[in-house]
Amino acid sequence: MSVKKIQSALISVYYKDGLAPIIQELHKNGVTLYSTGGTQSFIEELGIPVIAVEDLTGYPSIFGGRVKTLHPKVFGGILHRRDLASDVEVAKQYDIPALDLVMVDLYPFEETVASGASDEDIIEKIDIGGISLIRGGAKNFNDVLIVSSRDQYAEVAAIFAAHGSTSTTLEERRRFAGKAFQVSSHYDGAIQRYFAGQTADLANYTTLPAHGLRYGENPHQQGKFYGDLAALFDKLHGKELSYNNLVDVDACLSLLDEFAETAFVIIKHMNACGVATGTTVKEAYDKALSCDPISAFGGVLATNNTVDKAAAESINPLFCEILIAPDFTEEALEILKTKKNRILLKRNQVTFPKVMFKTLLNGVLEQDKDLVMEGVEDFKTVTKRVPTDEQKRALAFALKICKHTKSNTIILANDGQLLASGVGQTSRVDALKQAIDKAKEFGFDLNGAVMASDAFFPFPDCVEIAGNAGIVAVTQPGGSIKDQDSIDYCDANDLAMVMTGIRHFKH
Ligand SMILES: NC(=O)c1ncn([C@@H]2O[C@H](COP(=O)(O)O)[C@@H](O)[C@H]2O)c1NC=O
Repeated sequence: MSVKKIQSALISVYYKDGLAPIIQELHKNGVTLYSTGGTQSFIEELGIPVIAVEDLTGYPSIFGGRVKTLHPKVFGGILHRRDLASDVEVAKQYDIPALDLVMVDLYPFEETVASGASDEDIIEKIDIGGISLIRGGAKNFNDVLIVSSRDQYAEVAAIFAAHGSTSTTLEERRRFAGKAFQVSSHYDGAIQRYFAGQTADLANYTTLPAHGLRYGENPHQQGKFYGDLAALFDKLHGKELSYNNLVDVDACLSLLDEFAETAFVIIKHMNACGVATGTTVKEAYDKALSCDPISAFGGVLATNNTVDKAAAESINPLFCEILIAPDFTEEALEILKTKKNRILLKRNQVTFPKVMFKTLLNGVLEQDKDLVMEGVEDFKTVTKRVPTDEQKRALAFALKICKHTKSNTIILANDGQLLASGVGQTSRVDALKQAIDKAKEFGFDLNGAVMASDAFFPFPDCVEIAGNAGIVAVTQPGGSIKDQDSIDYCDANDLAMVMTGIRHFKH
């Protein structure tokens, strides 16, 4: 274990907080300090001697600070190999001092973008010298300790304390080099996304903020989320979001976002077990809950309107994991916060990526998200009976839920309320039978209700079973070579059917 004592350091940090103790420690250990403008003033104010980097390079900071450390005397000091005689000779020839520690805190690029600053200001916050110092220090970890963010000060202080001096081992320097390249790749990733006009780079997802989760889908699996949860939600109450919570939150918001009118969605294990629209959040919630109050237990809930006192009083008796809304009144929060663990999230408007990824086999699948949502105007009536306007609205409502439910799926609904669904079944007939059984179980009369199917009917069996249960109108994409058999059954039994031409599989 080769322990190296730091003799000299270059300090150039944007934010100066937390810097003083480490500077004092370096000074106490006789380390020669070099520094840039603002950092130099900070160190001088501590009463500690410091050499201006200008005095080392013989150049002032020029072009508004665009060039201040970019000089062979600085980079030679960092990069020359102390164990290579020819490098040491060249350093001596050009009077280049060895720099054993490089401490940098980069210009806050992401923060500047997030603040809504002008393009000009954002471009000026692309750190050039700092990122080069980081890469230089990291490359020569054999001789140099690179501290690439102010988040790392505490760890450095602990290492110095363990050694009893400002010394490091090769393993420690190598570890910090790894962190440095993580910092630089994250930084460059943010710049790349800014130029691409993207908020997130999913293909390089490890450059996104990482959230450690208690565990993955099960306690014996580790889990992490890469993404900006802080931008998406203000957490008003409750415990930390888990892996399964995040999966259900995504399912919940994806479905909710199909609705422009006041809507309420209840999700269990990625599928909707309650969906309704209403003139108030309370009305939408009450209707959504009545769909399947048993499944709603422990569910993830979301609405697209402010949760007020009346809605909160209705929701409060239900044990639910999460409630998401664009806002909550004070009275509503008072009621809802009485359950200690219930997570209350105030949702901010954030644009979601338009692509999705899935790892499988020895690779990754990428596809566009299913962003097509056909409405009444896209319906092509294929039966003699034309659905009424109310039935058309009910069919459009059912299709929204169908699109976000695991295949094979059948959705039974009326205009503004999910009545029952069959989810994730290996046959569409099974999905329909499941839906009919559930509707009966929760006391819904299916006479006059409508049915949506995620994919075409290969046989007329589904329309026959649905018609016998009281369903009066059906939507499906069409496209089976036996479409006509289903149409004939509908015509013979006075059912209406519309085709959309769009399939919504969800595996
Ligand atoms: N231009 C350069 O040569 C340069 N060298 C270091 N910096 C950055 O300047 C900042 C510190 O500046 P100051 O010490 O003047 O407050 C740090 O964020 C550091 O990453 C530079 N700035 C931008 O590239």
